[in-house]
Amino acid sequence: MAKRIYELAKELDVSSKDLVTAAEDKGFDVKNHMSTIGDNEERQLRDRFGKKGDASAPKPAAAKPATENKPAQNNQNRSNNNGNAQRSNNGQNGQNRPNNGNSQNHTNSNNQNRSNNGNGQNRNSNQSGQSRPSNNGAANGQNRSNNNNQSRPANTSSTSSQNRSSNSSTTTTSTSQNGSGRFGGALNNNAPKRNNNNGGRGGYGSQGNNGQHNRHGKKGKRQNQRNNTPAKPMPQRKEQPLPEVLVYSIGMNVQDIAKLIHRDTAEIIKKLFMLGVMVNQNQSLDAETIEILAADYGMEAEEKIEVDVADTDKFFEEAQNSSENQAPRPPVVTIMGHVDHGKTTLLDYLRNSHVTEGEAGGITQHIGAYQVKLQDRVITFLDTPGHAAFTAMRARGADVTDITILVVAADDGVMPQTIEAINHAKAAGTPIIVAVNKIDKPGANPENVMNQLMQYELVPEEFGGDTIFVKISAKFGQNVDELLEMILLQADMLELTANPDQKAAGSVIEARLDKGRGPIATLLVQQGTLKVGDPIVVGNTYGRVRTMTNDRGRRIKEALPSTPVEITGLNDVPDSGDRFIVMEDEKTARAAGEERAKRALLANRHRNNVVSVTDLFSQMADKELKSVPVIIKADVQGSVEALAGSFRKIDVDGVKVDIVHTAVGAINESDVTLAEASGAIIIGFNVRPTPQARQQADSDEVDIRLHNVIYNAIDEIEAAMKGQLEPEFVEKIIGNVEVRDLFKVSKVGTIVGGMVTDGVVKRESSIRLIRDGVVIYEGKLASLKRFKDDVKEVKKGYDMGLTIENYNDEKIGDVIEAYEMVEVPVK
Ligand SMILES: Nc1nc2c(ncn2[C@@H]2O[C@H](COP(=O)(O)OP(=O)(O)OP(=O)(O)O)[C@@H](O)[C@H]2O)c(=O)[nH]1
Repeated sequence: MAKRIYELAKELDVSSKDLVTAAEDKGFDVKNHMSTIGDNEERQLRDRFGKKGDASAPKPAAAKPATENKPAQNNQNRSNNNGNAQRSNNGQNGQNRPNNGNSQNHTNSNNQNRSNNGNGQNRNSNQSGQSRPSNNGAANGQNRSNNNNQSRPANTSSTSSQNRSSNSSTTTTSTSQNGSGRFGGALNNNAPKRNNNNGGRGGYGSQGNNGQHNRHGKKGKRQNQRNNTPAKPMPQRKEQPLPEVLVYSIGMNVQDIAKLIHRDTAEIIKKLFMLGVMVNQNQSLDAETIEILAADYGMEAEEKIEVDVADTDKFFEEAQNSSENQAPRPPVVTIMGHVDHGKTTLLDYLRNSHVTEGEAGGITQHIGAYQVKLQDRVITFLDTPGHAAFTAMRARGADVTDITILVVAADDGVMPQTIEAINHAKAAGTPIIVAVNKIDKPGANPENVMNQLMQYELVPEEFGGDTIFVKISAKFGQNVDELLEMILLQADMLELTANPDQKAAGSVIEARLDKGRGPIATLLVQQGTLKVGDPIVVGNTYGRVRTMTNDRGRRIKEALPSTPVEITGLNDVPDSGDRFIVMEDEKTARAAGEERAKRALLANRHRNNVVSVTDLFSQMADKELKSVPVIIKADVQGSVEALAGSFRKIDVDGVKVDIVHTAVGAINESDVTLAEASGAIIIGFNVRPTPQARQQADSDEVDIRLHNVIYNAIDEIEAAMKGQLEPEFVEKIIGNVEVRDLFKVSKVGTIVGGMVTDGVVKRESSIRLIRDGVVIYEGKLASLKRFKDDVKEVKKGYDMGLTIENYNDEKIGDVIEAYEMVEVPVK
């Protein structure tokens, strides 16, 4: 049967390391103490270490639980100790023999101490020849555990002197005993420490007793020696039984394990060493090592499953995947499409025409999402049109959209952002419903739109496909009801359900900081019911839902699945796309939120510092990079994210965008200060600078760019980046010369006589000398002449003379190629 190296090492009483080396010497395929070897290999190794044994025989002691094994060893050690002690004692003092038994010794010591403590006459008893042996026993044995105040000065002082002498005179014996028994070591370590302490504490007693002790001379010493030895098993009393199961977590160190199993760290380190693992007490251990150690002690090992409260993603997934009490929920819809194709007009029309009954005329709040009603059914629209915002949300893990409405203007057809929107929706795996808009317009051609979209696998039902197309006029509301019906039909096919009876989970649509109300977040409930008072973790922040407002500005107490609500009560502003979950209590929510914030900070630092192998070269190139520092300020978090995401994606070789700061709200003086310090451009999206900020920007010459169309902002940054680029140069061949004559002139070198066969040769040209199609030399011209005159250039068809800088080896028939480096504008 295959056996692991460490098991055999244990049987053979050699270190795993030695065994691995021996196995390697023999050419066995072993890597470490965990490697397995076959019977034959085992036999060879046994031979090598001089211990024969049947390789297939059942495992000896190594496999036995340590709890059984260890006491046996201890007993052995103890009796060895005693045996040794006996020998030495016998040599020194025959009368001490009866004290060799452990139990006897303990009893004696305890009794003796009790009587000593009781009468406080240690000194006297020391003086008396009768009590000395037992008193010495007390000094070695129970003194340590009893520590009775009364008896301390006397006992400790005697212990001190006794042990000092015993240490000096019996070190060899103890050491040799310790070699085979760990208790001896422990005792010896302990004893001098205590003595030192006691000696320090009880100066008065010390003196007195030392005096006495000296008076008693060698005999007392010997007795002390003798009595020291049997007391060695003392720490055994400390040793608690090993737990049956070692419940560990990965990364525990020896100290942690020592505490769990009530053993000395030194003992564990030694054991690991014997198993071929060299560690110190603070080093983290992996699961394998901990399991081997546990097996060696005869314990079972079980990894502790830690519940990470900060892992809200896990809770979120669990909540999302719940299959209990499923009830239908409204679909969540995002509208996408090219600029000016009518997204906002459609959203506005829906917002004003299909409001929840009884709430018509209510003031519509801009909270980033709202619900419309058709007959008795509800549809949730995300009020952040555009695929950039949609993808920014998705990038943050928020897959909130069930259905995408692709708006295409019938008078304009498929445009670049239409295609991008299709790709974004496809990447998210959401079904697309096409709204062919502006059909009221005279030039409208819906059929053209349908034909164009077929190239992108959006085939209308009437052409045998499965994409729903609805021809609408968002401006006049034509066929908008039909569009809503189609959305509901699609929703039915998707069988959208959620469990309203569980704790809520969902995503952040938008978030901002309100001066008076603090952080405000629009949340979309995706699972469960969110209630006022719920303890909540939102992204890397937390809180308790203080107030909840719906899209009509009404205060509500509960929000069912697919409902967007604006909440207050968070301790910080989360990011759009962050997930939220409701926790058991506020304390847990706080712990999770704080831990998440801490981890995010660390991850951020790590991201800024880390260099992976794959991007090492680009990181090196980065050092040469120029960058365009940008500060983004926008009206809502969604726009900030969308702009930042788009800026980062701008791909202009050699130059990158450095987003220095982003925030929601007006451009203020601190933004201008930061821009000045970092040389940044401020991009304001749907926001304006405060008068003070504008003034400061003027005096500090800080560039503020204001936009309300996202693509314009991107174009502008792109242009800035191109302006930063170093011009690119490419080689342009301008002409060729055929070498026809050679004149060697001593002071000048070789003068080439030839003819320009095509293009032009210029005095400043770079040249290549080509012989039989092979480049022989590259350099510059030293002179260019026509007849006797120096000229700037010679055109095709003309004879000329030239010399090449630092080159004289031209041959007739060579071709001289003239070229220039030409600047290419950055695309
Ligand atoms: N005739 C007509 N005009 C429309 C229709 N829908 C939108 N428009 C007009 O088209 C223009 C652009 O509409 P928006 O709703 O702002 O377009 P958008 O897609 O939201 O544009 P961005 O927000 O810039 O991406 C506006 O002048 C609208 O009035 C429609 O169905 N018919």
